[in-house]
Amino acid sequence: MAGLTGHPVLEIGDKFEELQNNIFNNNKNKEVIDKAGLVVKGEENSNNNNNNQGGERDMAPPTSNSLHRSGSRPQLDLSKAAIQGNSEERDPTILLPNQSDDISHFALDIGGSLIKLVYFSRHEGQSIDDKRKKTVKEISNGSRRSYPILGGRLHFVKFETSKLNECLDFISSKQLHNGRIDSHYWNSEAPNKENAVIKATGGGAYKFADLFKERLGVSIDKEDEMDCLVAGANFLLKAIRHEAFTHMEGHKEFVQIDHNDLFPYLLVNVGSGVSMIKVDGDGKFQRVSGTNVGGGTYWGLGRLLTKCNSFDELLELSQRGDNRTIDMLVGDIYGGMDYSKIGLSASTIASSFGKAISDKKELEDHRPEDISLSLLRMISYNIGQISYLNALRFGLKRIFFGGFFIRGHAYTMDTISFAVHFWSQGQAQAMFLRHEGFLGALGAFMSYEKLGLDDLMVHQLVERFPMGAPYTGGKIHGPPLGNLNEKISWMEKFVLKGTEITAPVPMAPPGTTGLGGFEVPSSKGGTLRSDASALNVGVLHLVPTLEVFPLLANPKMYEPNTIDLSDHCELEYWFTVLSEHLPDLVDKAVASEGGTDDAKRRGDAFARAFSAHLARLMEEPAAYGKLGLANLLELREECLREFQFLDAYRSIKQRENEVSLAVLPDLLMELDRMDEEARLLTLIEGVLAANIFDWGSRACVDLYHKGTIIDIYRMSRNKMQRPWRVDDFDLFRERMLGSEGKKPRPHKRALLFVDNSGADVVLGMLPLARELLRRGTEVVLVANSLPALNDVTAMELPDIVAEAAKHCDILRRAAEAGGLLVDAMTNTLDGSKENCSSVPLMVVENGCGSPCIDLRQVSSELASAAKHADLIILEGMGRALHTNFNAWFKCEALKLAMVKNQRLAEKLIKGEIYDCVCRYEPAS
Ligand SMILES: Nc1ncnc2c1ncn2[C@@H]1O[C@H](COP(=O)(O)OP(=O)(O)O)[C@@H](O)[C@H]1O
Ligand SMILES: CC(C)(COP(=O)(O)O)[C@@H](O)C(=O)NCCC(=O)O
Ligand SMILES: [Mn+2]
Repeated sequence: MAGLTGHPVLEIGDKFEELQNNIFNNNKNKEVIDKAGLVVKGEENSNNNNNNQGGERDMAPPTSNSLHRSGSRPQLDLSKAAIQGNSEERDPTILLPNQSDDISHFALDIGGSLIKLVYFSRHEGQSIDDKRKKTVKEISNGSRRSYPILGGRLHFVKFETSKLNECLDFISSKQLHNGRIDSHYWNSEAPNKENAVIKATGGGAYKFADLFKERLGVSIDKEDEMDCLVAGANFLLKAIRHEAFTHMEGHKEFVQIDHNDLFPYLLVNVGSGVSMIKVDGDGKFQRVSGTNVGGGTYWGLGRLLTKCNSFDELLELSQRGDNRTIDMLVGDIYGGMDYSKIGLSASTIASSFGKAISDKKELEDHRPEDISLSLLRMISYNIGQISYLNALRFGLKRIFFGGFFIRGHAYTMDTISFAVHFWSQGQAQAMFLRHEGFLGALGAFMSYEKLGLDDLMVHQLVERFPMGAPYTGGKIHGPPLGNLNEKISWMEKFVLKGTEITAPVPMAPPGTTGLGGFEVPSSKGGTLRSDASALNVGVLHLVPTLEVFPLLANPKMYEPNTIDLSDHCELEYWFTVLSEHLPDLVDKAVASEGGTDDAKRRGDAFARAFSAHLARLMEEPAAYGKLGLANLLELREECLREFQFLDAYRSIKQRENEVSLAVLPDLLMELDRMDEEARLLTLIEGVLAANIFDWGSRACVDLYHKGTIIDIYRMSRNKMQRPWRVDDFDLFRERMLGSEGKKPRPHKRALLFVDNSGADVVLGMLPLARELLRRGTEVVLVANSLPALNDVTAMELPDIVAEAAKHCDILRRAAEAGGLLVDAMTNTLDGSKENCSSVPLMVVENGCGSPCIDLRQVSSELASAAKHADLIILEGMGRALHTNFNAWFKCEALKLAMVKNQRLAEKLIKGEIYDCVCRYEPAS
């Protein structure tokens, strides 16, 4: 059969068909091909284990070993993992009792109202014992840094001080107080429980020291509260990318803090009382003022006046209040007129609660809603005004507000911002911190010696928002979550209660508080979310091995996301896309775990958890920091992992790899028959065409459910006519092959960021890698550390390369030189060990587990590999379009992708779905 577009390589399509026919003529092989999935119609969804005889091994959960091999971003603590129930049964449930529980340090801030607890959980060291060991060593050239900081996670929890027992129970149940605290990693001087010391700050560190000794047997090492607040604030402002934000008239905007231009600033901590601290540097500060009218005043007075039972109830009341019924306005005094001579409008509050004097009303005659609003406004405004006056005293322009009085509450922040803006005539700026109330506790935590936390850099911290976090972190709660089953039952209860979080949430229009001048706010925000979902603070993962990708031309200006989700239409569109993809994803995930009842339950819980995240973000897009599409796609993968779906597309990937590897030799033969120029074009076409095998795209998944791989591949090849929608191929060809007889020098090292398993990597990227190798260019295949959709991982690549190398000398020699064939093919065909002098083919992990890549946080091995690279090839929508489309590099870059989403095609390249991008950029 002739090639589908007349191009010779398309015979590969015929080979597919031939393979299919041959196999179907043979019953034994039919099973293989079914498994291999040439026909892909919905076969994955079988929940019946018996249908699955041939694929048992594919479907089995990976061993703990395989997990430990991977991951610059450790996800699971598998220590003491145990099989639940009968270990003989297929796909038994694995319990991870110690997931995130290897706790080595914690610190407390015991305040007048709340106890804040920060604890650190550490992961076991992750050794790289896979086939890439040699590669990794060679690439990093033995120059890997040894980091003083340990990887792990920081968790944030709070309790009411009046319920100290809950806090003590939490500490006991998490074994926070046992002997490991100081004996574990940093401080070997206090090996036993009797000597255990915990860092604590706040008045309660003094008040409750005896109780801690009595109940937990630990001594409290008291840290100064102001020292801690400043240390905590400085750490957050330097280490967390999206920590500080402004909040004006309902609009939240994250502020990029320049580390070299942070000081001086005014820190205002609004707890029970208020402290105002002028901060000039690390450990350099002065408490310049304070006010006793603070959070305790609002909550205390509010409780007396309204009979509310909780702080949140009081805050929620304020949202339905009208303060004009109780505040005396300028208009009330001036007969409805402005006092324009001094710039006061009639609606300006002249005297908070002033109307209560002249009224004949008693307390009962006032609406609690109005009282709460008037009180909140009075206190917030007063704090803003005093803060400004202190900033003025010292010539400070920036004021950061922390403390749990703020509680992420729009109206409170708007009122404070208004006061600062109004009195400073726009000269000073109020900013808020996402970890608002945890400054002191963080500071106390940092006071442990030898922690090295101060040295952590922004790129070494990754914030994650597991569903367990709002539960343990946000809610003032009882016992902690022990294992996944508890989490699931919590999720079930959560939904049964009909909490708003899973219901479709209407988009809040911008400007929710509408606090222009002293006008009556048009709205005071929506219903206050229950504590369980209100937390804007995730778990901070400390990953010392992450680095900034060294080939970014301008790391400071780098923004990974191409699509800005602050545009509400865009946000709504992508939320819909992800929601609609959920049922299919859950099907795949459940099937990947053998379709057991446990897997179904987890699948259901995952769907609810992820929907809850979406609903939360829909309501408040900036809740978890600045939101881009890459964050959403990563959140989905993280959420799958949280519910222990470690590789939802495992069997699909395996099947597509097998099929593609079977036809690879024919493709290579066809390529070798071409001249250099035709070959280069065919190779690039091959990458673009095979990028269609993407289980993350709705359109593609529909295709797979309707047709066979061969149909899809054909359709894809048909789309390959040039010019592509973005087509810099001629430039690239010139760089590779030269013009007018001049041969350019080959690249020294190319980094190929690979994307999907199956045809994409085997028939697209590997042949391109082979071409580069043939030209004398070293090739580093850069793949995910953890699975994401059907993306190939660094762990899977050596086996794929080894299989491909069986049929190709170039790949074999290069893979040997790169140390990829240590186990698979140590000997050449004649049995002798070749001393290869060929350029190496290597594999490195990229440090992430997402379809996109944020190049500010990559694995150290990728960073090392990048140092000698002069060409980067980014492939696929996630890595080359959703992220990095606008990124500039210090070396040449080729961005290749098929656009498998109509809207993105229109927006990004003014094209159509299945259009292709081949963007070549010289070094900048
Ligand atoms: N769930 C809550 N319970 C009690 N107070 C809360 C709650 N959430 C926010 N607050 C407010 O936060 C204030 C305490 O803030 P915080 O920073 O913890 O200070 P402190 O260290 O003085 O306890 C309270 O006085 C109250 O205004
Ligand atoms: C998840 C993906 C980025 C993966 O694409 P890839 O990087 O594999 O080319 C892409 O499939 C995607 O953007 N999907 C969501 C949009 C859609 O379903 O149309
Ligand atoms: Mn992909």
